[in-house]
Amino acid sequence: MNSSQDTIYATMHDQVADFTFDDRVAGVFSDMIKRSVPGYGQIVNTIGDFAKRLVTHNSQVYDLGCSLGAATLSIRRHIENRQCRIIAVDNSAAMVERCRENLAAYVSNTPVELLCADIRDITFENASLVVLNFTLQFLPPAERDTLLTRIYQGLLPGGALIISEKLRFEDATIQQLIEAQHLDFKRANGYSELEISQKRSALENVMKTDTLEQHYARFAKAGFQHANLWFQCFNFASMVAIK
Ligand SMILES: C[S@@+](CC[C@H](N)C(=O)[O-])C[C@H]1O[C@@H](n2cnc3c(N)ncnc32)[C@H](O)[C@@H]1O
Ligand SMILES: O=C(O)C(=O)C[C@]1(C(=O)O)C=C[C@@H](O)C=C1
Repeated sequence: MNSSQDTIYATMHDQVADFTFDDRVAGVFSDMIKRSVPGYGQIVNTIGDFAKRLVTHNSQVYDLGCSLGAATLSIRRHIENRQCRIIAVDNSAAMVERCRENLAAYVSNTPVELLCADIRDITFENASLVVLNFTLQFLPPAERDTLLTRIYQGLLPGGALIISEKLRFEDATIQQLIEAQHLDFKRANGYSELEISQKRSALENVMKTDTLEQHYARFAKAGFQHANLWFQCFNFASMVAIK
């Protein structure tokens, strides 16, 4: 997936507006997420490996907050000839438009239904895999439990939810240390202090992170009997929960 370089916060904004997945962000998103999220490439590739193991014949796979289609493409490469359907959902028209082009660039016998919709309005059924790759953190916290419960109800027995998130830590010393490591990662990827601080202000009201403990409690509340981390680098993690 080619993408222009992210320079959105490189110049001083008079007022930093809340972060949105608009046309400007969609145009640089591939570069932005790679340079902002340690392990992103590995997580996307490994979601495909999980799919190979977990997706059953004649079932459905949901990619919620699919953005440009990175996880969908990774999954689709691994589940050929299983008579499955992938439902990829994003409520940003700019993302969906680009995602459609990215999906069309590869041949596959697994159909993808691409929906420009809110993930809270989706009905889940016959699902062997549901993916929330850095999406739940953008949902209002009060609405996260309901979504997970609805996902759980739509999963087949043995079905899995893979969820990647930026984490928050209750322990202030750990929070400070790990956050500092993440900021160094951004600097090493060429982001300036101005870019880092303006992006942080933009995300403040729209991305509310949970602790690992909150995620585990939510999995249990939704009904999942098995859940664990499978990846963590600094404050970015990916978890798997099984019905
Ligand atoms: C950080 S990006 C996800 C990255 C993507 N999953 C990947 O693997 O590259 C979050 C995405 O979730 C979408 N999103 C946020 N809230 C949403 C909602 N309520 N319904 C649908 N999509 C949503 C955004 O438009 C954005 O494209
Ligand atoms: O925490 C940050 O600094 C980020 O930029 C993280 C993050 C994310 O986790 O989704 C936020 C917005 C963009 O989607 C890309 C990365």
